[in-house]
Amino acid sequence: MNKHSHRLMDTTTASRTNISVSPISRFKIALCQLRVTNDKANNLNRARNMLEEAANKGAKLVVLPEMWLCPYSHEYFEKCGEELNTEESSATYHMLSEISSIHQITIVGGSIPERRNGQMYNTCCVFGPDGKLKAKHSKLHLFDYYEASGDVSFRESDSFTAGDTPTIVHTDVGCIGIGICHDIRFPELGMLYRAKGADLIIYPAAFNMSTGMALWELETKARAIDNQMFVAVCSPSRDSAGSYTIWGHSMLVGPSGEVKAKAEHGEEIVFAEINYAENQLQRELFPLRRQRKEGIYKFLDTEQSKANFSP
Ligand SMILES: NC(=O)CCC(=O)C(=O)O
Repeated sequence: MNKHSHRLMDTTTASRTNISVSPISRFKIALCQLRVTNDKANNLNRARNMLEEAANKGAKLVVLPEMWLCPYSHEYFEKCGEELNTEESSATYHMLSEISSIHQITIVGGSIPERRNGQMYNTCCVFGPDGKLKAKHSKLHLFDYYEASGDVSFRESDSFTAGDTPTIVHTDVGCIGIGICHDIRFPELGMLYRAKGADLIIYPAAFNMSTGMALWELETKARAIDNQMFVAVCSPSRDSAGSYTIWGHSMLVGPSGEVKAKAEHGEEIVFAEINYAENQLQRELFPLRRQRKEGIYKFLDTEQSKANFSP
């Protein structure tokens, strides 16, 4: 019996014969607000336990936070980075693949430092219930943050190279657009996911205390309202290791901007129900796509527009 043979025993005739099965439209999501320590093996083990707990409590889609394998600090990124290609090259890949197949769940695996072609990326892996890697998303917009004084207080680009491809993935629990943390500040990315048919956008994230207090909930609600769909943000807990203090408050927001479930700042799993019929209802009540004035936004892509936005 090979280590994944249980997958075959439980698969439906449809999946064995490659007939596509409609995704479910109503299910439980779990957001794992993990406490990240200085110890990579410990983080990996506790992430595994949290994923298993979430699955045992009935979640079909389980999400990990941004940078859960090591603290969100430059000195750890290189040390803890992995090549996310195969189970052999990465303990993280192996764990996510194994847990998703054992419990037959979809996992949006937060993000970890990915080593690829001599560069480092802040990368999220999505695994399906068959244990297979379905998508990888590397953070598109790196978080380089300046204090009001003009001083730099964090430069993610000192460690990471930015990804260049949006990621939309068809899963057993619907069509999911992926962004990582600072990606949430770019409404165009959410709009693109909506235009490509996403049911849900997930942002593994780690806002800090000042941006968190000011904007965490606001940005999450804004992306949900703009796009009339569910949006989930999943953070490490505030008592995570490292000098970057994290806001926490992982949450799920529904398509009219209502908070469906929200964590405090400690380690916990947030459970909530997603029903995609609510997206549809919101779109019927407020038919924004139909009301949109085609053509007048083209200016956004011009050189003149870019010049106007320059600092
Ligand atoms: N880890 C991040 O990308 C933080 C982003 C953030 O705090 C923001 O305000 O944007």
